[in-house]
Amino acid sequence: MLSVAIVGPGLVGEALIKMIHDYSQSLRAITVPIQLVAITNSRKMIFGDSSPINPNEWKSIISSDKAQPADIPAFIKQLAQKHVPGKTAIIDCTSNESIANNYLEWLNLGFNVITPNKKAFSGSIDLWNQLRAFRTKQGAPLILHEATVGAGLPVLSTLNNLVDSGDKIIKVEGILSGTLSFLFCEFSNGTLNGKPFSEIVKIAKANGFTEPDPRDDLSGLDVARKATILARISGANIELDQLALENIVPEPLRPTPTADEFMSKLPEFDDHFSALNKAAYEKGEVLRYVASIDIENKDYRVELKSFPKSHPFASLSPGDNIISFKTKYFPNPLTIQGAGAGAEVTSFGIFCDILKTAEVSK
Ligand SMILES: NC(=O)C1=CN([C@@H]2O[C@H](COP(=O)(O)OP(=O)(O)OC[C@H]3O[C@@H](n4cnc5c(N)ncnc54)[C@H](OP(=O)(O)O)[C@@H]3O)[C@@H](O)[C@H]2O)C=CC1
Ligand SMILES: N[C@@H](CC=O)C(=O)O
Ligand code: NA
Repeated sequence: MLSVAIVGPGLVGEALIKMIHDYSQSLRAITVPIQLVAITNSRKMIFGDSSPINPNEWKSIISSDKAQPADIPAFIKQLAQKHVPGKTAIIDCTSNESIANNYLEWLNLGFNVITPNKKAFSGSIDLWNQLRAFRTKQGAPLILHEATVGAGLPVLSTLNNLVDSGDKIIKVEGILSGTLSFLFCEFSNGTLNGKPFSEIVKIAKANGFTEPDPRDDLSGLDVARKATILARISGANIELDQLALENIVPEPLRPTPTADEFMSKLPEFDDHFSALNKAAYEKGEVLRYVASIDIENKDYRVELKSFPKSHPFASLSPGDNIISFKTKYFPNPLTIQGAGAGAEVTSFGIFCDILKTAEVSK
């Protein structure tokens, strides 16, 4: 039985709770059982007592007087008192850096750690190396983060398999942001008659594609974080700031203090984005925000480029990611494509990591 504790039952975390519930009704759950034992958001935390938390009731419990004030050290302490760490997975569904800074401590206590949060893996190379070392320690807990790149698409498991099998990664490239894929596929879909850019950003947010703060998407930082993770797994020990990053947020909008103010000022820049779109259109091309991780030539960049309509990036469906690995084994690149953001596909990626952990800790 794997016990699961969720930190951050937001958009993705809530979809994950539903998935755990759906799984508990399946036949597979009889041989590989998973139970939900604790949840904390930034305000309150709850624990299952003698029985697991009923995934249909967590919202009413967390807003009842059964909930305790949220406190991460106390959350971990109670978890360790009630459950065997090696048979427990802590799932960080926040985008919070200070939560991510706890992973080493949690792993050292013996807990498995699973997360879609990119902050730790794109943080300092020193932290990356310490976290990565758990992969090769005999009997160590697992640290899995498939959903940090390409949401539920099997991107990291594929790349890890290539690296583990002795393949040599030459170049990784693709469209790594669901939000920017949605924006530019909708916006530059071969016509000039689409919605204004700011309207499409609002729809991407409503679809659950954006980061909690959409400025992280539009600045290119979220893509740069994913590219850093891909580069590091591919063998390049780079820091985030070693990537050339093109920030597409117009200069005057950058100092905007809050995400809400940013969203309300964005329509003032619709003409700026229309002009970029028109310039590409007049060349018979479309805009796409792409990552290129050239391991062989040590060149790492994330940028807005235009592509002819015959290019595979041009025919992508809005919101999809596409990632190709050019390697010694795959000189004709191995390519993965599909939905790259959204609560369900992301929680699917997390759930696959939970299942792997449940199999190992059986
Ligand atoms: N949306 C997508 O398609 C994808 C998202 N991701 C990643 O998934 C993660 C979650 O995103 P999303 O669900 O949209 O985020 P949300 O903002 O919807 O949810 C964040 C959750 O984290 C909680 N939280 C924040 N700070 C703390 C804290 N200090 N202690 C405990 N809980 C805290 C929030 O609680 P409260 O309500 O109390 O503030 C909330 O429950 C992010 O890291 C994102 O990058 C990855 C791949 C795809
Ligand atoms: N905001 C991100 C969500 C997944 O990481 C994206 O748009 O790709
Ligand atoms: Na993935």
